[in-house]
Amino acid sequence: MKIAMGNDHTAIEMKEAIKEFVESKGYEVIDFGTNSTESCDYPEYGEKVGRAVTEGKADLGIAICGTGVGISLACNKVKGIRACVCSEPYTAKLSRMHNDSNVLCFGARVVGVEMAKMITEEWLDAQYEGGRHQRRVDMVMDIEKRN
Ligand SMILES: O=C(CO)[C@H](O)[C@H](O)COP(=O)(O)O
Repeated sequence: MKIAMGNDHTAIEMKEAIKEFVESKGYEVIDFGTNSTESCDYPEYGEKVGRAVTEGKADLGIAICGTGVGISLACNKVKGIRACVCSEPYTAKLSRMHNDSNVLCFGARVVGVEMAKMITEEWLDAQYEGGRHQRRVDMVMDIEKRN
């Protein structure tokens, strides 16, 4: 399975740590940067991660900025993306089980590396449950289609 990763300047070290962690779990990572500590704009990297997922270049995405908020907004502007900001493992797990999230976001200025690994692990290991949740996910995606 391939994971698209993207981040802004606040999250270089976090991205490297999570990338290594994700690879250690057997996933292939496609790194869309940034890999520079120079100040940059998170929408560029959120869009890259989102498009990689919707175009089928990656199965899932992980996007990181200072809070996770800005980059999640950018990811969610790509049609078909359900990006969720998660600061703890429970929400991350349920975001896949119930919401079929396809991009995980978190804040490098909010959570530490060990917490981020736990969030990532729960998210990657969880499976979408479908069933009653499919109706709700479909309703969310219908809003996008009506725009
Ligand atoms: O969290 C973010 C967006 O939600 C950005 O990482 C943050 O706004 C960048 O801030 P600065 O330019 O002051 O480093």
